[in-house]
Amino acid sequence: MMAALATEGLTRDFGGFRAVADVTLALAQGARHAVIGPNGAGKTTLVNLLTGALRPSAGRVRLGGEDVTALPQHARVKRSLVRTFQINQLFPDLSPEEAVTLALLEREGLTTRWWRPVAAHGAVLAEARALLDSLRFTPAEMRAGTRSLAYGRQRLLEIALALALKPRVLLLDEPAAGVPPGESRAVLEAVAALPRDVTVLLIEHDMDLVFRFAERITVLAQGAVLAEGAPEAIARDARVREVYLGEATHG
Ligand SMILES: Nc1ncnc2c1ncn2[C@@H]1O[C@H](COP(=O)(O)OP(=O)(O)OP(=O)(O)O)[C@@H](O)[C@H]1O
Repeated sequence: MMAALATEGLTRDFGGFRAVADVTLALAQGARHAVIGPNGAGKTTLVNLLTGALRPSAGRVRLGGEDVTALPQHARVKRSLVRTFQINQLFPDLSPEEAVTLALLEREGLTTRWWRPVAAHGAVLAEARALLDSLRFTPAEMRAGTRSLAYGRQRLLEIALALALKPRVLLLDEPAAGVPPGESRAVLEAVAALPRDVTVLLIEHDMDLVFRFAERITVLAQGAVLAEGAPEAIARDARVREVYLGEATHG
């Protein structure tokens, strides 16, 4: 089957330093895939290569079979590769349902009418509520000011805004960063429950969340793929324990 997202020999050098080294990955349609690795392993650089924020020194990125290596970020978003936004500073005074409605209108190219009250777009508002409901927002949370929401809910709102763009591939870069442990599980559970027409690549430090969520894990170390496999195999892998789990346990 054609991969939803794939890389071939993806490499990025910064001067003489190789931050991402010959990374080959393939995510099947509907995959729940995680990339883990110790600090400095190259995870953020990899995400930037996938989104088009950075150009590779060598190698390719394919989306649904199409070679997008030379395409800029917005062209990849148009092809339904979407990463979560850091929206916390963007719409603190809007409610989640208003923010998601605006994102849906933006997607539909209806933002020329942005000055109309959000409530005037009844069908779009209903779609926004359904999306937030699928991420387990309560009606009261949907209508609250974003700044008053718990931090875990704010991170889920970021995911809702990304989903409003109807991604085929969703990149989640540490979606639970800064979220208290009690809330972070709810964030990942909501993500795990997304429909399978969305392929999800999770970059995450929290091993507990990764093993709950991922069906396949790639471990990066010093920019290169150290191991890839099902969570149980990764958890047993001696090299992985040495570079990553050992660090998590002792560090
Ligand atoms: N713009 C840059 N210029 C020079 N070196 C860079 C640049 N970006 C990243 N690096 C280096 O590349 C390596 C990988 O960094 P990257 O941020 O991708 O790792 P990471 O796995 O995301 O780490 P962390 O978990 O700490 O965020 C690091 O050694 C970093 O210092």
